[in-house]
Amino acid sequence: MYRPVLTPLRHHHPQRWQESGARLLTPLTIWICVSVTLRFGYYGNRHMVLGPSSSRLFEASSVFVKQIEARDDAKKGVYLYGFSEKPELSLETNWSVSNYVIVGSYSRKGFSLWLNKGSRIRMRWEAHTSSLSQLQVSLIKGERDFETLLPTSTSSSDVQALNEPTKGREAEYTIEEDDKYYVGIVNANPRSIIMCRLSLLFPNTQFIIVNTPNNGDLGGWYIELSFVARVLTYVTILGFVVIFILLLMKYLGACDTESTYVGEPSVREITETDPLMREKPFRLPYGTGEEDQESGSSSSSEDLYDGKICVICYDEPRNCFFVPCGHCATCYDCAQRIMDGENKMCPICRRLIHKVLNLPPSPFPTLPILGHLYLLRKPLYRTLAQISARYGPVLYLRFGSRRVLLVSSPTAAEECLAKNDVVFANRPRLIAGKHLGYNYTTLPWSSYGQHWRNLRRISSLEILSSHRLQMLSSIRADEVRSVIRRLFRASEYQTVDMKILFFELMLNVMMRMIAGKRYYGENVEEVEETRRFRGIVEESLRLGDTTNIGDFLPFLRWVGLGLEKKLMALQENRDGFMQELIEQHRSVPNGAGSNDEFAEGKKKTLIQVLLSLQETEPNYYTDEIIRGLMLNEIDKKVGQNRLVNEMDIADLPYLRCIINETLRLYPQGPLLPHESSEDCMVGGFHVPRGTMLLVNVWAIQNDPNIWEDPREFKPERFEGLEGGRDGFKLMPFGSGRRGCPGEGLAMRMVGLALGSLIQCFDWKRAGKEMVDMREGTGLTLPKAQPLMVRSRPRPSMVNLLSQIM
Ligand code: HEM
Repeated sequence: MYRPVLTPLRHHHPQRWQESGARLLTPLTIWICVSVTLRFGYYGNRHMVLGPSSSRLFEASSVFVKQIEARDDAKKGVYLYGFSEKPELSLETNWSVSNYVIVGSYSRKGFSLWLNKGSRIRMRWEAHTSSLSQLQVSLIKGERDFETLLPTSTSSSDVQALNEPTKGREAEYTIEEDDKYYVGIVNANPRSIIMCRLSLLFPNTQFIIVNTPNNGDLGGWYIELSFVARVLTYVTILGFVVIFILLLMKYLGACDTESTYVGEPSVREITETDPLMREKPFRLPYGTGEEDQESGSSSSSEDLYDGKICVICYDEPRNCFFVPCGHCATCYDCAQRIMDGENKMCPICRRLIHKVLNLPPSPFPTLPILGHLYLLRKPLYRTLAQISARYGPVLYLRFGSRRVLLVSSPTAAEECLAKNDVVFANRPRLIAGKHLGYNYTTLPWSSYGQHWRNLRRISSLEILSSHRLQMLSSIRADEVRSVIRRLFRASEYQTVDMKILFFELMLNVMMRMIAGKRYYGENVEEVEETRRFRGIVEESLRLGDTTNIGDFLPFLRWVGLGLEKKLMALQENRDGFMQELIEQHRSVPNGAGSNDEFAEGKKKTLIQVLLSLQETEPNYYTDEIIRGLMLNEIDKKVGQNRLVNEMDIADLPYLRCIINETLRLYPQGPLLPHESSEDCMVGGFHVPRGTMLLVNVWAIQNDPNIWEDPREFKPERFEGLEGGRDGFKLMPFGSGRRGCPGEGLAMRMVGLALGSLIQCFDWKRAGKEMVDMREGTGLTLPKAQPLMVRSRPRPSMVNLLSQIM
């Protein structure tokens, strides 16, 4: 006969206090953090009321406090004194700091400060970069009548200048004598008024005295002290505290899943109906319904409820949402049945349902805040391909705060890029596009709309049209010949770095088309300009490979500030460089290039074309639009050399097969980034507006269900295929209205370069090992190791080659 067995659950008693401990830990953590902040750091503003002729001493630790400012809005003449050693309170100084300074042309602004011996003062000033070279900052010891200082007269006899006027952004000085000092900003700019932010930073611990003058005003002095905290210190400490607490919780077992027994009796009956094994956790196809998780209860009916099973059929997982209440309670079929019935009510809240949203499935779990970021590894397209292989070709992911639709099958890709072409014609707004894409106004970054249409029209008609490509074909032929000449110099096998070779070839072709200039290889002049151009290209490559965490977790944007600053600096540099090229063209309209092929005006560089458009429509074709178009083209070429790594000539069908097979295995854009501008349906699922679409071209082009031996290099598989597209199975240049406009140019260039090199040279591997074909990190699928090969002129071609030398 069945006899109930009373079994003590061994962990229960300790677990109770573990639970209580864990609950206490949260307020404890907050309390510790708040106390640390209050005790040691000064964060935010402090208001004080001081009477006339009174003073107050503060001690600010330089570990926590970066900068101190006093606001005296009523301009009553409050003094702020700073010291690096604790001062006698009778010590007299006057010390003032200001934030923004407006300095007119040929004029100066300054501050008088008392600085004591041994302290160090660091000055930083920020202004628009174009103004920086016009600004000089000086630290001068002694009393001064500032207005007599001329921009160049900082070393006049009655003034002891501690330094030459400093240009740049920052200067630091050690003070050797207690005295009054003058910090002066001089604007040598003839035209504009310059707005500049000057910060004075004191690296050592500071003692500050706030003093009010005795001017008989008996009213209170409302003074605001701002302590600009060292955020990094706070975050580090907070990070340590959180890690410590988590470790403590882990040690206490508070994070164990068994803790769901909270509130149950310490003993419970084990019956014959109890499962022998613990229940398998049910996998929700996407992580939603937080409101359900919060309930934390575990009664049997709520098991079902928490188990994410449809509350109507008790069979299928819940996979849709009700609008407007947002509850996720049923499977899609049951939801449809509710919608078809008379009572269109949410089974949870009984509100009227207007619509049912059936979101695509999503891997479990979706973590709060992080979403699915925890799943991502480099290279991204491979990781995403694995996720799709496991969960399906249409997936709904969360990259931090961003909704992502991941598509990895030709049919789904077709639905996005053909059927919903217009809906997905936007690009996601990533931080890189803000800085490198002129605030999302260049062709690849701009949103779909009139501006994008205009740019696309200029690209297709003025820059990349067959007519223009034909006109500039001699440039490509010329540059390929120049490469052949370089290789031809050695009669026996020489080792060649193909990555550098193709990279330089492409950049030379592009820059000759854009500005009539070349920056690599033989006969390169204008050394400084060349050095600068190469620097820009290298930095673009470096930064192009990095991901900015702020794109997905906006509250962590400050973590990526370093990268963002680099992007901004790079953009300034690129912008300045391109503007100089434009100015050169303006001053010598027909012959700005070092080559005089454009001098007669028959052929035109891209800049010439755009400048003539500017004459007709000056408001639209601003210099900024022109710079954006120029930069955009260069960017595309930079990535292209990675794909150009083998064989033959443009009009030979087998060459086409080889190029197609290379682009299939190694698409330069392995993930096509788009964004939906409206709600739409893909694969029967609802996709909300503002969702980032990633079409995993790499996954589709390497899918074993679509391609036989997908990782094998088999050009024959494309025999009989016209062009570089095979439906949505092969689309290395994307598809739809945001597809690559440079396809024609790319195919001509690759065919020509490859064909010529094969025709003229014999090639061998550099060593015995096979060529390492692994992919490096980066969104454009670069090769991890540069392609090193050995080449020598083909004996049958030597005669011909000698003629082009
Ligand atoms: C083998 C060489 C190239 C490959 C594999 C390639 C591939 C791609 C891909 C996959 C896209 C994204 C398409 C989409 O989102 O659906 C793209 C966009 C683009 N490509 Fe290319 N490209 C190449 C060469 C070029 C060249 C030579 C240029 C210009 C001179 C160029 C200019 C552009 C531009 C401007 C866009 C953005 C178009 C838009 O957003 O409207 N590409 N390319």
